[in-house]
Amino acid sequence: MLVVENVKKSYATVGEPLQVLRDVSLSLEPGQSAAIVGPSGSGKTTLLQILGTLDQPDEGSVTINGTDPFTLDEKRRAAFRNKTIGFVFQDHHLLPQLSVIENVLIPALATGKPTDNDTQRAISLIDAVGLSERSSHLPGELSGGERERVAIARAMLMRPTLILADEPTGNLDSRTANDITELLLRLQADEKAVLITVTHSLALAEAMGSQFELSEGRLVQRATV
Ligand SMILES: Nc1ncnc2c1ncn2[C@@H]1O[C@H](COP(=O)(O)OP(=O)(O)OP(=O)(O)O)[C@@H](O)[C@H]1O
Repeated sequence: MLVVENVKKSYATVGEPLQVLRDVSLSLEPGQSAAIVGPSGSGKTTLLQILGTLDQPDEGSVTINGTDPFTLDEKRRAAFRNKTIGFVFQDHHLLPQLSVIENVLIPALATGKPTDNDTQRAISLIDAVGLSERSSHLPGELSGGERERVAIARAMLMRPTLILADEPTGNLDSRTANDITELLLRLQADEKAVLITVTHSLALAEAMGSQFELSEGRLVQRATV
């Protein structure tokens, strides 16, 4: 369902172009999870941006549910992204003036007014992440771990087939990080989505079904012990 083939990406610089992704291939089936690790500057964010259809590879292809999003025009690609991909960021990107439930409903707003089904789905996700008592609260009234839970509920709203998480436990203490990891894996398994996390955390990486290291522009699968 996610197939990445021979993706290359470089950035223009004042001198030689900076080759960040030299030849990246990856294939994951529904329900599978993977961690992408690698030193700072190895290209993890660059790869996540491409998988999230936010940035285009120079060469190679990405296929999600049988569609190559880079063959779509920008408007269709944005609609495809909204329907197919859920994003979880380290700093949550919640809108501070909106309540928890309004934040969770943001992906539905992109397609018009949220339907009753969207609202029901948001309520059940907020319950699933353990925040039903805080539904009308603002992000500023929540802890970092609670805000991350809201971000996860929002990412799941449209029943994405691909969830991309960038350091989802980055700012959290280890117990909260474990809770967030379990939550992500539980919701991902319920939806049989593909989950990809980019992380420096060994604990989070080891909780994923497989681990890949970005090294010299290539993804190398780590042996499981
Ligand atoms: N828009 C850009 N223009 C030029 N160079 C860029 C651009 N974006 C990233 N780079 C360079 O590409 C390389 C890979 O960056 P990237 O952010 O993907 O690494 P990363 O593995 O996510 O790093 P970190 O763990 O520090 O977040 C870095 O050397 C970075 O400086």
